[in-house]
Amino acid sequence: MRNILTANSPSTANRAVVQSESPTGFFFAIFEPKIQNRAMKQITTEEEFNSFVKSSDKLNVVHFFAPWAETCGQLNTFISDLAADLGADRVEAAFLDAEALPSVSHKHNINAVPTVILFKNGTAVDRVDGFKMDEIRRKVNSKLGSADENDSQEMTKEDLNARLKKLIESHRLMLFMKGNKGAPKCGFSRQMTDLLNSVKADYGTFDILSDEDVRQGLKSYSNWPTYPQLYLDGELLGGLDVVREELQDEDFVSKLPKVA
Ligand SMILES: N[C@@H](CCC(=O)N[C@@H](CS)C(=O)NCC(=O)O)C(=O)O
Repeated sequence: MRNILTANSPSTANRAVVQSESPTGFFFAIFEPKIQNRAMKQITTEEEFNSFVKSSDKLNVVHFFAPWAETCGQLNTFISDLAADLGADRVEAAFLDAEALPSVSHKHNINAVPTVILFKNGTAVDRVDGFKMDEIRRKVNSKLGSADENDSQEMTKEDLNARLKKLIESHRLMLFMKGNKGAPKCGFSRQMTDLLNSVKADYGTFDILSDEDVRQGLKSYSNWPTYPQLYLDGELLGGLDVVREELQDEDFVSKLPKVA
């Protein structure tokens, strides 16, 4: 049973997750075992958690995840890459199933996944609630004292644009929407998924309500002020009105990737 709500739900860009559909119609994700071979440890008990955060004077990054939340798979890959880049002598990263360890989650006020907490010598020194890669990078760097404010602001803009591009290109057909396929959270987004489903289009989604950086950043990146936004092969097609019109054209429909 889900006790913790998630901010959902980007893509399978890095193939860190496998997407499935639950009997209730929600989309959830299952971690591929290979993610555990990266620079990240999986914590499964409270004792492991206590020992991990107290183990050294390194910065300990703990990702509270849920196996059914697609965002968490992508974030695990990001954190593991970040930790590997910064070096095992400075940063150790781990992930734990927030619902499987309620006492730890309760103690650290985990109300949603993903949440990332930074520990030093057993003390929580900072945290990031939600799927916010740029903020995690900034806070980790700041706790390591490895970036000044200007560098980190400069990096953030570049990082955001790189991230938006990566998200847009994560699926041939990619929809930025409010909510996700199983639970659209706005009428326009619902109509868009209904239209795409009606032509059996195969598409990925990203919930812009889960990430304010993406929500605002993509508007200027693509010069399009509203959601939903649909992209084909990395190019913006448009919003609901444009796509509804385009779907009248059989040629256009035939070019869309389709579910098997
Ligand atoms: N007619 C538009 C409707 C989309 C729309 O107006 N979306 C609004 C409300 S969901 C929006 O995204 N506003 C900006 C925001 O919420 O950030 C379309 O074709 O997509």
